[in-house]
Amino acid sequence: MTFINKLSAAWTANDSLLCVGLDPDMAKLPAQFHGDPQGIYHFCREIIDATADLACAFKPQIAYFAALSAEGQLQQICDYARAHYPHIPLILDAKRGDIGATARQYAREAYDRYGADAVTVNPYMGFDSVAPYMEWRERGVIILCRTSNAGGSDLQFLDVGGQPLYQHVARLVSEKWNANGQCALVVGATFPEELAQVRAIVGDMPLLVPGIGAQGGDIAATVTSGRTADGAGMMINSSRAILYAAQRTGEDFAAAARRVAEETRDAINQHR
Ligand SMILES: O=c1ccn([C@@H]2O[C@H](COP(=O)(O)O)[C@@H](O)[C@H]2O)c(=O)[nH]1
Repeated sequence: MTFINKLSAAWTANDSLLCVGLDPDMAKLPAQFHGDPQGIYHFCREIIDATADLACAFKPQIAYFAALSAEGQLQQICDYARAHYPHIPLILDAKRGDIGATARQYAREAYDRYGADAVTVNPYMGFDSVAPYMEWRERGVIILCRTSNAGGSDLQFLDVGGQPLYQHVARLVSEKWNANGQCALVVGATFPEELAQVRAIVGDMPLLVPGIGAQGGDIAATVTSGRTADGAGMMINSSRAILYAAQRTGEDFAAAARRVAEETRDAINQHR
């Protein structure tokens, strides 16, 4: 099944546009995982089990694993998610970008090693740096467009022939690069006006939208700016606000993660 078909089915099956981010930070993990050599895997596995019926995607961010030399645990987490929840798309957030020969190795890592349905990619090095990912014809390529951080404006707002660079990227991807029909774009929830601009350019192309929760993006503005006519079209990501919800309340971490994921899913659905 293609990435886009799997995503559409997950939107419907779980009535959800929520993407649960997996960003395990040792300093924030509950105490029971600290002495456990498999602690990251066990933590993420419980988060996956607690939220799988509420999510349209899972998004591990590779840096959180690589920084701890925990790529093996990331692999186990991906294997677990694919085995137990094969209908939920798995997005590897890696933001790769390199020359074609190296890009092909990054694609092998994302799609073959981790079995990801999609991977995030930086478009800055041009089409020949993105094309190798499209050799995996059914997998998704999620291209940075208008990122959620304030500093994204430093480059993404530069004028390119009368339009900001992020709009040029949106047009390039939707009109030229999306030959397989498996591309999506990253657009931050922290910039709803730009989200609406991108939606107007790309039609129904899915958008990965980080920036609600810990980054403070407004859910109502995000959904009304980025939804498609059928009330879908987005994977709205929240990581820290779900993973570490118990830090604010003292609840069991998995129960707190589930509660916040459900509240977030429902808040998103109010505006679809
Ligand atoms: O523009 C972007 C692109 C990716 N991210 C990633 O999303 C999550 C956000 O985590 P929160 O804890 O919900 O803030 C994280 O993995 C980022 O690397 C992004 O924030 N903005």
